[in-house]
Amino acid sequence: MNGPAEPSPLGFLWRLITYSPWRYLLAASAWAIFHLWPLLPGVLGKLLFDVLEGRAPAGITVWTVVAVAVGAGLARCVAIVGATVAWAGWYLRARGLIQRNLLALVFRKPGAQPLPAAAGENISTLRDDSDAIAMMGGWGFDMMSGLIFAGGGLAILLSVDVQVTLVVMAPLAVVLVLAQLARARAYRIRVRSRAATAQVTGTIQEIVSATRAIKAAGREREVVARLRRDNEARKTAMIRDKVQSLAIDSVFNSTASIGSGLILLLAAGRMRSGEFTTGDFVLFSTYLMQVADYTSFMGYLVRTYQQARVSFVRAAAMLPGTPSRTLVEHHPLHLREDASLTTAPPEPEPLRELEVRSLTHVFPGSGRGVREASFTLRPGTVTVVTGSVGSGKTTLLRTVLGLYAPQDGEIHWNGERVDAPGDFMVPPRVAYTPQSPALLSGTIRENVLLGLPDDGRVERAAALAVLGPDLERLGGGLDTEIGVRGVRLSGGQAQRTAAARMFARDSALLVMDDLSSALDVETEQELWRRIFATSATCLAVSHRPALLERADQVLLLKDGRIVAAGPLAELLRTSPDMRTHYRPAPPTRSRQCHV
Ligand SMILES: Nc1ncnc2c1ncn2[C@@H]1O[C@H](COP(=O)(O)OP(=O)(O)OP(=O)(O)O)[C@@H](O)[C@H]1O
Repeated sequence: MNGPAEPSPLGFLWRLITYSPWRYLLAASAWAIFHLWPLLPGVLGKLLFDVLEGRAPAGITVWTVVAVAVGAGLARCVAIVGATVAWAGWYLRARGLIQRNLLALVFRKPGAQPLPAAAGENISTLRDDSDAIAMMGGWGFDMMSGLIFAGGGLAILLSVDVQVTLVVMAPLAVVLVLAQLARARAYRIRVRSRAATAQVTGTIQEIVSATRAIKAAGREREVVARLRRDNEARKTAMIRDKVQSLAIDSVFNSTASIGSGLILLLAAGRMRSGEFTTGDFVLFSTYLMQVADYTSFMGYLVRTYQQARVSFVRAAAMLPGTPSRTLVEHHPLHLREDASLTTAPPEPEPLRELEVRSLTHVFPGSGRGVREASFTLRPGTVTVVTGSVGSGKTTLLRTVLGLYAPQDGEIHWNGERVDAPGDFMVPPRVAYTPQSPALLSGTIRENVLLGLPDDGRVERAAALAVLGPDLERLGGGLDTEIGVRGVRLSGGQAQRTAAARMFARDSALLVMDDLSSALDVETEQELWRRIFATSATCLAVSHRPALLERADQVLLLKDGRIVAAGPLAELLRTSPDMRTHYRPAPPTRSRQCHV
């Protein structure tokens, strides 16, 4: 058994309805009045002609009919206002709940694990699919009202003339068969148009993130051509989707109209033979139009339901391994007040010892990663992780930080076992600078603070990260706008901005992945000198000989395993792998980095 069965889209809809049931009920009742109102004109029309022909029950006059018509019209106006307000309230909450749940799941994923789809597709799911799912709520009460309307209309028509009424049903039956036939195709076409939209969003996102690389390679033309191609594909898919929608609607409309024509012929014949009164004719001709409207409405419902199904599948695909009912789990939305922080940052805590025991993370796709890594960090020491390309250095760091879920092994912080490293190894315990730092559009100050109070820490962190001379050159100092993803910064400036972000977190342990790879020798030398002057505990990936020499402990990784651990001098004596790996710095004084 794979756990409890997943609910159908209707099951999801029920969970959404019960999220804000009173709003839904109010909207549904008000829309029901709106949809059922058309039943009245037919009855009133018949009554009016009965009054004029002297066939009406005693006490009913033209004024009675007028008064009921005006009263019902006013009630309908009130219903429309109430329905709109209640529906908007329910719909915004339903859509907000889906978006909140999707985002919560995305944030709960171990940080370094990508979502299965491209970023553009995820954005489109968050934006469009949540909308389509919430819209299905309206489908629910439209459907109900439609059925009540059809039932009510049918009962009235049957009471007037059974034979003619049966002919009314013929176009409906045809419509239902057509609706079934259209379902699978409507689904496929909607899947394609959604995928094409996601592709365009993804391409735009890639272009924005790689602007510098595109310009450097002089590939603007090719990139624009690619965007054009994606847009063309989207245009075709969207037109197909639209044409299909219109085709379904028009098939439903014309089927109903043919049926309506047949009924008119039949009713006209019976009028001549005297079986039909003028009032009956008014009643029938009014309902014919409404039944025709209702049948075309069926087409709209079929389409909306299929579109919502596609959206459910896409939203669930964003969260592999998570039950899809999590999408509609009830949580507060804080629409009117600020949401309080769910988890307060931990209290600052000095590091006495970090012990990593047999830590393993292997990527299912490649079978690569790190296996059974064990080491200990003591306060104020520098540990350098080194090894050839692809040996697992980044994976080791990220598994210690919980950005990759450990598959085996343990982490102990000051003697206490860490059960959820992703939640625990955060500032002010641990701060991290990744190999490719993620900068955001905004100023350097905003990028360093990322929500922390601006209490002078940026200036301190920027000085520690040796950003001073760059800030002068950039013109705006810490308030320089760095562009989308920091495109206006050089590689080295971006690295040091990310380092400043790490320093601003005042953390007990600093974890750095190839921090100085884009720095010139003098800047790198100064950066490390300042870091070591803080007596922070450091865990750093590096190949730089000067840093390896300075390290209290070197961990040499080979094919995902730590094959040697200890001070460099000792490893050079005892480890053939270290001797092969280590390339001392060239003796030229100007190239050497003393740290
Ligand atoms: N998401 C992933 N899925 C599958 N395999 C991966 C993934 N990420 C990394 N790997 C593989 O795991 C191995 C270790 O990767 P890792 O990035 O840790 O190496 P590294 O030593 O940091 O390399 P570099 O020196 O290039 O930064 C590599 O063989 C890499 O191809």
